Amino acid sequence: MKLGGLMIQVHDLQKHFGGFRAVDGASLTIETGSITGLIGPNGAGKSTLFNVIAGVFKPTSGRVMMAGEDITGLPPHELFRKGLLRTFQLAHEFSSMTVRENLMMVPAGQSGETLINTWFRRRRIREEERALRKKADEVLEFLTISHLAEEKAGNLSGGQKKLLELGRTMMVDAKIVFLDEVGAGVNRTLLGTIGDAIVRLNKERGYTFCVIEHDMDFIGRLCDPVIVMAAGKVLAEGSADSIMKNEAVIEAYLGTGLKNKVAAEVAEEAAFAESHGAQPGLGSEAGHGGDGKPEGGL
Ligand SMILES: Nc1ncnc2c1ncn2[C@@H]1O[C@H](COP(=O)(O)OP(=O)(O)OP(=O)(O)O)[C@@H](O)[C@H]1O
Repeated sequence: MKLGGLMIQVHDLQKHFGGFRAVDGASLTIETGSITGLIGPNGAGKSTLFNVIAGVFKPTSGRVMMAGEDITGLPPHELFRKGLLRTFQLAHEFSSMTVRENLMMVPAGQSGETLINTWFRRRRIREEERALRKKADEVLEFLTISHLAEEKAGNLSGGQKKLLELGRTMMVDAKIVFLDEVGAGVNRTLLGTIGDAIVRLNKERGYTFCVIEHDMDFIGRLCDPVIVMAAGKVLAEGSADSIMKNEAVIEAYLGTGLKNKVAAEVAEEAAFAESHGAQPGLGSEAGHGGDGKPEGGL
């Protein structure tokens, strides 16, 4: 669902660590209603870009706009209030609390947070808790993990923790969510469930996503457009198919020496797929390591 309008615009962003330019003049747009993929070789600057957009790092220079408003350098809690959330590579759950409790504690400003309310306004607190519990249970049902409601979050698998992280964004009705390496260490089945949840949140609830992921099957299934970063800059943008065939992208991943070899393999795979009526792609199972990242430095 493309809603039109420009949700996030990044203009000539720079983030330096000492003399090192982790983000070196990146400009890009994340359209409202899109699931935008952000890919690139290790060290390309993807996570740093996310961190600057989400207020974790202040940029060295450049601007970040959200729906026309300058949000450059705003702290994460202010962006959170505006509906912009960034999930981290490692899900930050409270391990000794149940899954439902983890969801219920996301919305800020609950009445039970002040001492005076816990003494004198117990009814209001009880009503709020009932409403939060109902919402948490709806979120769990949407994510097909109702059976985990009473489970301690620390006992969840890596993929289930990623689903919980998505659930936490739903407790505050996020507008735009930045997902960092959602597939890292997650098995194929659960990755499929996470992908389905992302697509449904996008289509049914109007969420905009920007997704960093090394798994090209996942990117190809979910994302349009795909933005490629290399050496702190935006190298290319387009559909997953066009990106996978883009020579500059292949070169950035593999270096010039391997470029011709890979191009020949891609052409061979495409010819084979065409003769067998299948879709060609770089993201074959054989090319991936156990962590979901393609092998050979991709
Ligand atoms: N806090 C920091 N201090 C110094 N250098 C940093 C810092 N954070 C990131 N870098 C450097 O900036 C570069 C970009 O890192 P970043 O994590 O943004 O890349 P990435 O594209 O997300 O990589 P990956 O795919 O491996 O996660 C790397 O060379 C990294 O070492």
